[in-house]
Amino acid sequence: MNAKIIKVGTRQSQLALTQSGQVIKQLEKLCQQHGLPYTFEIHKIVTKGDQILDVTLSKVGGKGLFVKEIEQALLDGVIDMAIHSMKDMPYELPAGLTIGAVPKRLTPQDCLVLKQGASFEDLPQGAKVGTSSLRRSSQLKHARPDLDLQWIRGNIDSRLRKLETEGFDAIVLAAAGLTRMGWEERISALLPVELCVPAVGQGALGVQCRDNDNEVTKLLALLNDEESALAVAAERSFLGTLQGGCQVPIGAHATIVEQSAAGAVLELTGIVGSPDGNTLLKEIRRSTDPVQLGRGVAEHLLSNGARNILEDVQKAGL
Ligand SMILES: NCc1[nH]cc(CCC(=O)O)c1CC(=O)O
Repeated sequence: MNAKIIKVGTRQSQLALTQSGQVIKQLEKLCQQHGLPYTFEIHKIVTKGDQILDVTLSKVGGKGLFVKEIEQALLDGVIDMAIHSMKDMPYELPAGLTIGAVPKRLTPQDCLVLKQGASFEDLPQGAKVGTSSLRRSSQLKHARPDLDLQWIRGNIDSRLRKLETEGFDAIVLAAAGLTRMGWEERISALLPVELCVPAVGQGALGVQCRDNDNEVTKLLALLNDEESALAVAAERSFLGTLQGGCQVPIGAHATIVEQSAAGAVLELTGIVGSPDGNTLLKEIRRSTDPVQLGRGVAEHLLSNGARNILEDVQKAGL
């Protein structure tokens, strides 16, 4: 049988190429197990987000900075499948595209890479901590007002280098990125979710395809991890209801806490913070319906202060 080539789109960062290679390995194994005649070919695609790494991305605005060009290539038939970091994906997908698989998720938590010590508590008074997200900085500032939070950008290895060269006491990164790169030993401490709620979809990948592509859809169904997909669905429903941009600290974390007669019971923690870190709204709820759960947590926060935060940010034109 002739092998059919499936063209796989990805960003060209080291992390993107590494994680795409890992997904393709899993797909190749599944093809072998199920006697499917596919081979995979990587197509690197430069996104707008890759071209403006040197500035504060949230100031550039626009959702989907790291995915738009890749989605267009899917729609144009230049590629057949796209591998994204789930947390880079906006809630709304273009018509004609779907997320065919959420592979088994790694830890969603953020972590500290410390210059010295082994926990958040080891950070000295007034420590200089580098983060690349308002979500991280406002939560850490909330827990430890003494900390000197500084903006740090770039890909993972350049951020790790800046820990040494720019006098940081610590930097905050997604643990999953370090793990995928094989740099797990750099993780000094995982930040507990009670201290820092991760970004929606953090630690998960999303494999996207055309919704009318039956072959790829069927293949991706084999890769999908049901529990990861449920948790991500709840977090993304939260995001979709809030409709906040990246100028507002938003975080969500869902896990399956038990199996019931009605199916898996999810627990979702959602937060919305003010950009200055003074206000941090949090709600935790459980349900078997991920979409309703996400919406319910978001609506609760919206009517208890989050709407004001979102409106203030919009008015300020941040
Ligand atoms: N914002 C960049 C980004 N996009 C995905 C990851 C890796 C973690 C993941 O896949 O969720 C990272 C790095 C980071 O935030 O430290």
